[in-house]
Amino acid sequence: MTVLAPGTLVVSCQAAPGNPLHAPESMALMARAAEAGGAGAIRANGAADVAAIRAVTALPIIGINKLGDPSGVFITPTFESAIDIVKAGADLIALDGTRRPRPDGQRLDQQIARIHEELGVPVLADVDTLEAGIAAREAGAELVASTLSGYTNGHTPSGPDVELVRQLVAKLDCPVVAEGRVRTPDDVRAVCDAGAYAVVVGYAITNPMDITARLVSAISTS
Ligand SMILES: CC(=O)N[C@H](C=O)[C@@H](O)[C@H](O)[C@H](O)COP(=O)(O)O
Repeated sequence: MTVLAPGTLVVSCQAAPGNPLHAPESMALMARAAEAGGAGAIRANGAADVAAIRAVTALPIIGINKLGDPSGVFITPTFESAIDIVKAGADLIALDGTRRPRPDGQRLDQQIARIHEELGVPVLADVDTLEAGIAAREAGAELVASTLSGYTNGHTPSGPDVELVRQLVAKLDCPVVAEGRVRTPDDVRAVCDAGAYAVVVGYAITNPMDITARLVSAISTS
């Protein structure tokens, strides 16, 4: 896999509406800070953020386009949603690789084939289970990530799904990326020990609102 080198720490630079950092300029600064810290790639959402980040770094960009209802398929849910992300400079498209119904009724293999043929970039499938990972690989994804584990079954654990990473590594003949709730050096070591090819970290680096809230909730007075 040439787009993403083995052992890469990918920093996910995303800020949702309501976050004061929700602006392409902020995400570009985050990406520069991540690169200065040693990140080997950036994950970013939406054409405006991808373009702003592309303008300030030559690092590979994993582009996504979050659209629609977050309780369903919403990470680059259709072929059309990937077009502007690649035009903006993404080197790789990440998309929902779960087995849930897609909003346009297309199959995952159809969406991936069109991205390959019409946009010419590789695809990373964000999955929630081993079965979804196997299916996404069969559907043509070049990489599979544990991104959606804990977000499709009503129960979100506090740490990364190390066991899913281990299972995906054992079953798949492609790079497996660890993503989702990786927060500490111990988390990074655990997913690397499980065989992760690369590791994506988001909130723990790029969401000071979330970091602050977690620390505030730990304050106790007596
Ligand atoms: C479930 C979902 O929507 N995940 C999104 C995918 O792009 C992002 O909101 C996460 O921040 C990203 O996956 C990195 O994970 P974490 O921020 O936990 O390090």
